[in-house]
Amino acid sequence: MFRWLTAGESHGQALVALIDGMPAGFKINIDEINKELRRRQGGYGRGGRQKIERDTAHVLSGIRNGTTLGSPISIMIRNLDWENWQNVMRVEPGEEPKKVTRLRPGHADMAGSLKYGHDDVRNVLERASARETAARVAVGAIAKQCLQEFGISIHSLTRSIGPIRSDATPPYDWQQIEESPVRAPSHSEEMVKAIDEARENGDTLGGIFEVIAEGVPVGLGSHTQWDRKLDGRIAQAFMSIQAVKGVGIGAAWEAASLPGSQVHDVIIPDEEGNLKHATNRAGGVEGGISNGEPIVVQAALKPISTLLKPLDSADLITREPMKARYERSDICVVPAAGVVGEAMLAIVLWDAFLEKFGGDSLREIRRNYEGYIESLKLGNFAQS
Ligand SMILES: Cc1cc2nc3c(=O)[nH]c(=O)nc-3n(C[C@H](O)[C@H](O)[C@H](O)COP(=O)(O)O)c2cc1C
Ligand SMILES: C=C(O[C@@H]1CC(C(=O)O)=C[C@@H](OP(=O)(O)O)[C@H]1O)C(=O)O
Repeated sequence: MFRWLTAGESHGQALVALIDGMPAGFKINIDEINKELRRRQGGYGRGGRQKIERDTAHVLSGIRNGTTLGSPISIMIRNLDWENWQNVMRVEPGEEPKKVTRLRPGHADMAGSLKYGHDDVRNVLERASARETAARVAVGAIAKQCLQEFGISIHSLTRSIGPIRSDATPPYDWQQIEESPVRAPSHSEEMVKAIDEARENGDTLGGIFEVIAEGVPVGLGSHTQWDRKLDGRIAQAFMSIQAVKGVGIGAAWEAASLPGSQVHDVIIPDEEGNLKHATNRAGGVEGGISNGEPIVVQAALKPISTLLKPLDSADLITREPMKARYERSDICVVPAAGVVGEAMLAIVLWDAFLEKFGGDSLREIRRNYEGYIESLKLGNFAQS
């Protein structure tokens, strides 16, 4: 069984990820993990924190000589900002911390403090912070490298920022997207302008990012039980990303207003008798099972809740009305969230891949995978 967890506060010493159930024999390139971590730190619209951090993966266990051992992998990413926050974060027994009590609407401040009985909002905001997504990206970078062994690649793009939308269609120029300040296939300049305007107005922006997995074989996930459905697992993973409020697979919302004849992807066998679809409005999943087409996921991100021009709010303890607290914040994180989305899709697909082809080593998994792919072919299929 593949499983993983993260730990760490935003201004604590470090973030940690623990991965269990990784088979042996996979080559893991740490530079590639660090490349993914740097991508997550980027994108136009990020705040001052990213000038301080230089996210780097320190692998503490489970990888030896660049290869997975089959034992648990643990990874640490230091928070360089810890140096500046030690006085706030390190509270000795008997000492009274400087408490945060002014609530920010849209963040976890109010609900988390009331739920856990904290009279200091910091005890909630530190863990609610999307700083945690750095640890997810480290896990995702490992999953990505494993999937690559089987020809599966994952990319993301920015579909919209505020009201500015890119309607670009595949094939995408991934290098151009990486070079765009907002990781968009078109309308970059307008998006940058929208972010600048939001910043000048003391405001923030959300948007939509899209994640695409190519090379996924037919058969990951299952139609047989609610928690085995691949689309359900993807939706949960994406919804768990801080500030994501909607997830769609394939044509999703557009499909809801169209007749079936204009939505479903007709099946056409290719010259070798492989079953393909003429279009991919299903986004690569039918019946909770990958159908062999690219998996396409869109996620809607609400605007960042910490505003330079704060919203009306209240004090947690006195209940006095007052403006929300502002220290520093991102303005727009759609491009960065896309990188987190890539990690989450990689993790879900790797989990489902191991479920289908699982073994204790790369060799064993490769044998299972190749045998299955061969069995699907015209002439081989349905023969006992
Ligand atoms: C990459 C990334 C960076 C974020 N940066 C900020 C930020 O600087 N300030 C902020 O208030 N929220 C930020 N958020 C969003 C909050 O973490 C999120 O809104 C909060 O945890 C409440 O959770 P919810 O929006 O999912 O309900 C960020 C989210 C992501 C994905
Ligand atoms: C630190 C990161 O994102 C943080 C996510 C975040 C939040 O509330 O989610 C609040 C901000 O924290 P700070 O107040 O320290 O600037 C962001 O910078 C990161 O992505 O690495």
